[in-house]
Amino acid sequence: MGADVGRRPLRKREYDEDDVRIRPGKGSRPRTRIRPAHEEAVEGFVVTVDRGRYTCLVGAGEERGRRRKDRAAGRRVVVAMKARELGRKGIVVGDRVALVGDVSGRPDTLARVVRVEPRVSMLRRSADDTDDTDGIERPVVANADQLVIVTALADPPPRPRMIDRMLVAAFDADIEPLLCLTKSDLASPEELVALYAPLGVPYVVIRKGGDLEELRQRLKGRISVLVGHSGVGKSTLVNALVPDANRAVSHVNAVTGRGRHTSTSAIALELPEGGWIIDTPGVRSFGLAHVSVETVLAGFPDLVEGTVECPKGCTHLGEECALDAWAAAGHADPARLASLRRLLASREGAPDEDRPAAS
Ligand SMILES: Nc1nc2c(ncn2[C@@H]2O[C@H](COP(=O)(O)OP(=O)(O)OP(=O)(O)O)[C@@H](O)[C@H]2O)c(=O)[nH]1
Ligand SMILES: [Zn+2]
Repeated sequence: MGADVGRRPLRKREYDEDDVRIRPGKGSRPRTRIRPAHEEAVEGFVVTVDRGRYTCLVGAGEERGRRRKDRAAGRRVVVAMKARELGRKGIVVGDRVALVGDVSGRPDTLARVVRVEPRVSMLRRSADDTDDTDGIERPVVANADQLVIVTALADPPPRPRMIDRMLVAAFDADIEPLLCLTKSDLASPEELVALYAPLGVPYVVIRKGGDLEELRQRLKGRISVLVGHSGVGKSTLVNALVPDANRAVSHVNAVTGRGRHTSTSAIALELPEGGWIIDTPGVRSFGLAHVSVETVLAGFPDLVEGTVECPKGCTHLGEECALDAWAAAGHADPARLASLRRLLASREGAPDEDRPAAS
């Protein structure tokens, strides 16, 4: 009876510090003028960010009990700016925000973002990125729970170093990776799958016009970020997953005044079966300068014990590393050690310094 109450899972919002702060205790001073407005705030999901304008979907997934038609009626795209009280706090695609002001979504209206809800994850890029030229926004994404690394099996050939870097980025952001191997009509996935088997990374193999059921199942109800370099078939895939993707993108661009589909900002697209995919055009890499040896090593709990004999500050890449002896003594799988080293090494050098794998 009473136990049921305790078993109710705590919702994230109950941990929200902002909420605690605005709830006045007994005898506290009256609320400031902005508080009532905050209480009337509606929730929005940030779909794209462009030049200080945040395009948000409002009314998504609201009031499950209502009929589908009524639910759809409340859904609208609202463009907002950041309220001054948020200061320098960044707002990125995937954020859940509280909106006040004109939230009607009518043309030429502008709402205000007054709060950013706590994030469950954050995909970051650091200063060693080389591809944020041409005024391209740095697309960091909040709340993603899956990083879909889209790689063609041929034409263009796979670039394992880039895949490794994406895996490290996923690791660092605490986002589950998924290898999405495209163009299976052109080459076999065998070699690439074998390379990633020791890491236990899940994968799907697809081709244009082929069956997407397994991928759809993995995307359903989740927020997945799609990354991959030019030509791997990412647009083809997005269009297959979201039947009206082009329309959705041009609608968002029309609302933000960007006009045509410019393909530079990250954009979240809703999947028909629930969940979101976030396309990141122009993102070919993530800067990894901020990712420590420890962060990468944490993904290899089976190897951690072997590092106790390592010299202080060991990079685990040089001759002084104790992991070789540890693996040689049969304590660890050499393939796992090789994978760890590949990921550690992938952080070095320029992000785009990659050589296509021989195929
Ligand atoms: N053979 C084959 N070709 C494919 C497949 N998927 C996509 N393509 C082709 O590969 C080319 C690139 O596909 P896109 O979907 O434009 O690739 P993208 O990753 O979006 O590339 P950008 O638009 O440059 O970012 C196009 O000519 C597609 O028709 C596939 O499964 N097999
Ligand atoms: Zn070491």
